[in-house]
Amino acid sequence: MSVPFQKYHGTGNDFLIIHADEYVPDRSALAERECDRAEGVGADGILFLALEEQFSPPRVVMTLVQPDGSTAPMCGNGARCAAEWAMDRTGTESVMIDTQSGTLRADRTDGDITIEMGSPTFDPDKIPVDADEQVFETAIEGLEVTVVNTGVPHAVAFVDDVEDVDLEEIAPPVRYADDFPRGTNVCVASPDGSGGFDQRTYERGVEGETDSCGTGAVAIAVIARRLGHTDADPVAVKPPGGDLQVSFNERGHATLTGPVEHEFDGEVTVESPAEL
Ligand SMILES: N[C@@H](CCC[C@H](N)C(=O)O)C(=O)O
Repeated sequence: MSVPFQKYHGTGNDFLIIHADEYVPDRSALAERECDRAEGVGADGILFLALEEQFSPPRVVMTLVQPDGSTAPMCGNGARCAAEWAMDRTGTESVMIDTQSGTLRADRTDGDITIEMGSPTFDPDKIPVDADEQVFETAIEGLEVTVVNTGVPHAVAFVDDVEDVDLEEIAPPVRYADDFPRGTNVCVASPDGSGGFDQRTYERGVEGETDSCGTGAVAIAVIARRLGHTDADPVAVKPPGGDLQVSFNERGHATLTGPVEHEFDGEVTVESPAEL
């Protein structure tokens, strides 16, 4: 049997979206198969979304299953795609997204989706990173990184030019370092000359570089401000797949803004109950 999906991307970070009501007995197996860009549809993850239209604004319960079958507690671009998907179905311009790392409000303004990203934390226990104090500009596996949790963990290194970095070479040792009991995403960032940053990210769960990472963009912006690399607000962050803006409100909460595209729809095969 098959279930319908919709394919969305946020600045190149792409997802199959499947309604949580659909019968999918093994979500991890489906993600491992269909996220594969050679053998499946190809994506950075599957978003399983439950839509609760009785609330105002409507609510969406979001679960991201990644290409390696793991689930991630938060995904900035995934949440922006989930918001657009829900807005398309409900005719609203605002929704609430329930994630494992908190409930976030999303709004559509001038065609872009802005999502609240909560309060980034440098607390080692909450990242988690095996350290007695906050990790700023510290060598881990030969890379000087600052470590933050923006819904998921990120180790961020500032470099002269992200294009000169061999990310597939330098990121995996940090991603799997013993310092990170649950692993980490790894970002490199370089100044763009006008207060913003170019971004590249190696993602946990994808186990490779993605065209964009929203929690990574927020990590770069919040660390850049803390280290005095910029005082811009919003901070422009440019991953390979498009342009993102990170802002901060008076409570230190970050917001992430950028475009979302609905690419196409299709169907994927799942086991029927009789086959189980
Ligand atoms: N691409 C996402 C982050 C998804 C989660 C990450 N791979 C992890 O396992 O921590 C984003 O846009 O934030």
